[in-house]
Amino acid sequence: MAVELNLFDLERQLLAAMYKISSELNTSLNYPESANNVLKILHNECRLMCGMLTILDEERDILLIKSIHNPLPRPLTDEKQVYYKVGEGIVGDVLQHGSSIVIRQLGNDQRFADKLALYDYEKPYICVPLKDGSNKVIGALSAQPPQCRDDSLTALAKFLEMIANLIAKNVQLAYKVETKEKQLVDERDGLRRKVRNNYSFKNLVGHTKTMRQIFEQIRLVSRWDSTVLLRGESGTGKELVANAIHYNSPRANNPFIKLNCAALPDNLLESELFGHEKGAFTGAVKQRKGRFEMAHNGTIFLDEIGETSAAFQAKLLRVLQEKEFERIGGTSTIAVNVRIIAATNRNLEEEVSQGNFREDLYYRLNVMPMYLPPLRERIEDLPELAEHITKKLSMAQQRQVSLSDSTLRMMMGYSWPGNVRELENTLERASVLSESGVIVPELISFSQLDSQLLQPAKTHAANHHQYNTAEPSLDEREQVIDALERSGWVKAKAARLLNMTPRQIAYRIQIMNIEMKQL
Ligand SMILES: Nc1ncnc2c1ncn2[C@@H]1O[C@H](COP(=O)(O)OP(=O)(O)OP(=O)(O)O)[C@@H](O)[C@H]1O
Repeated sequence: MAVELNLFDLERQLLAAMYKISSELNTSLNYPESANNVLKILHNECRLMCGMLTILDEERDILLIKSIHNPLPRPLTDEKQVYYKVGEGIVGDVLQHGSSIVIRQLGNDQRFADKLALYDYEKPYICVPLKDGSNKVIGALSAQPPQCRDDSLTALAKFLEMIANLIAKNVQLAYKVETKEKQLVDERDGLRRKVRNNYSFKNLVGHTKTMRQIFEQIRLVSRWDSTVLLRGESGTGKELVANAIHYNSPRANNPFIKLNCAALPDNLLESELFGHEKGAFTGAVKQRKGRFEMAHNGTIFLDEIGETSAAFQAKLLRVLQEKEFERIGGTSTIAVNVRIIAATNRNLEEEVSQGNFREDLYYRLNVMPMYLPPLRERIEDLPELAEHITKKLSMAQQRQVSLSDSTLRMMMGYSWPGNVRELENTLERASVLSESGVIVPELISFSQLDSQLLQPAKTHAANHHQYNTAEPSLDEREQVIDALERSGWVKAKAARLLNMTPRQIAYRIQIMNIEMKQL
């Protein structure tokens, strides 16, 4: 471009260059990279040579070079070492005073520091400030135009000021995104530490031989990717152990995804497990990842695996065998790397022999079986568990919660059919009723369903109550609430405790006006 053109032609060409520059700055948030391209456009389209972008380092109060266009055949010496202090050289002057500087002949200017040995002393030089929303200087843009008339020089300086404004917007946006990202990463790391802490070994309470063996097993299985099958009654800590395995494994920084298989109706099954593409079926308004995809590089916890239908078992077997699947409505195959932990309180061997559970799936899952004993079989752990729970209650209620010795003795004589969950609920209920925070025997109300004492301990199955669909009594309402509490407010589990069908319990919850808790 000939700068000796008349002003009208020059402005037309600058406008064309401006179009290219604004498109360039629109494409990326990486401002040093887009600035490189902008400086190239300034050189090629406007003969504005040796363009340089410097940005303020707030901590050190100096301008650092972020981008430079060097037309010389040799590389610049130490360009990374070069910086400008406030008031130092022409660039430092722009930082100090916040106004543009236009020089007719660079070599004649006293302020010129010549730190880069890049510029032509005979030619003009322009340096303009980059300012943020509050008019504070955050950097400088400079370039060297060819010899030209005064009106052309003024037009080029105005043009550079416009470009500096655009770059300043980009720089601020990039800072905002960077700060937000850093905040999110800090928050994520904090939450990860908290979750890890919650599932560290110190939160698994128990010192009986069986529990010590379990802790040792957790430590060993955590190291590898082997599939684990957790067995044990409801409330014995299967989910807690699944978490502990994941958060103590090399996958700890990746997702832990829980899937309650009992709560999943067949019509939602496939979409829940494998996700769907937008428009795959009515209601699929956007693409959604399934649980297996979400768990990529992490762990999937398949709770209540014994409650699954034949359709579920078939789909699960396929993904366990092939480790890949397609989203509903999708054409591409998605491969995942997922560690499997499954849990059940059913006797799976019996389910297999009765034809309710696929044998091939059973063998796929039963690689590392772990059995969590019911609380009544490790009642010596109760004092330690009770202390652990009262500590948590003290924190939640911000006061000292404790147990009297007689309460502890009484609790040691009970069979705890709902296991540790029931113990937690019993102590929470009693602590709420306690004015002083001390839990005395009168405040303890054991589950109404199974208020038998430990000696002789009845089996759980022997305590199942029979229900019909006749109008329920007041007592029954209490029993349903109690069963829901003991099963963590999972309807399907509570129904099993009461020997009801899911439909029967849903009916009762509705007509008894029971408000479901979200845990
Ligand atoms: N060894 C333990 N130490 C401390 N807390 C425990 C322990 N075992 C269980 N708990 C607590 O008891 C409650 C029930 O445990 P969890 O949900 O893991 O049982 P679960 O066997 O998965 O039950 P379900 O089969 O009904 O899903 C949780 O709040 C858990 O933190």
